[in-house]
Amino acid sequence: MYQYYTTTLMFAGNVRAQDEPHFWACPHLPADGFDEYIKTPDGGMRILNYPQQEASVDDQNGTGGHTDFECFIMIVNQDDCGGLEVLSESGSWIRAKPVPGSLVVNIADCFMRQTNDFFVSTVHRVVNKSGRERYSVSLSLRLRSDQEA
Ligand SMILES: O=C(O)CCC(=O)C(=O)O
Ligand SMILES: [Fe+2]
Repeated sequence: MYQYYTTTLMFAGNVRAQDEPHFWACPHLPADGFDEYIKTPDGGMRILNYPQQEASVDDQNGTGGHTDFECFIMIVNQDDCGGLEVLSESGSWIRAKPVPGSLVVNIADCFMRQTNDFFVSTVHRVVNKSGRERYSVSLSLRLRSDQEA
């Protein structure tokens, strides 16, 4: 598990200007503008279990609508249950269907602040409608705690 965490964290930290120019590039920031902030990648990993949901969607959400706090969150692994939903600008929930071998990268609040709202943190939730237990692993990449945003 530790190796899995370390590998994923290094991968998250390496999503930098030279690797993913479109992801990091903001018109008002230099291409290497984030290097100092993620020089020593820091992150937390959660292994999440969503029990089989018996009640209605409104009565029992797996995880209610929220934004994440950190830089960005990678849903490293979600099983084939589905359930992750993202709130659209018009206020409807869009399903983020699990695609085998893919990652979901979710913009979080610190990254929104750091890019002066160029990237917007996404409201998302999990509603487990699969009739089974759901598992996911999420990793949050944080900005260095000794750097001011
Ligand atoms: O379980 C998921 O797919 C989402 C997890 C999540 O939103 C989080 O860890 O903040
Ligand atoms: Fe989240």
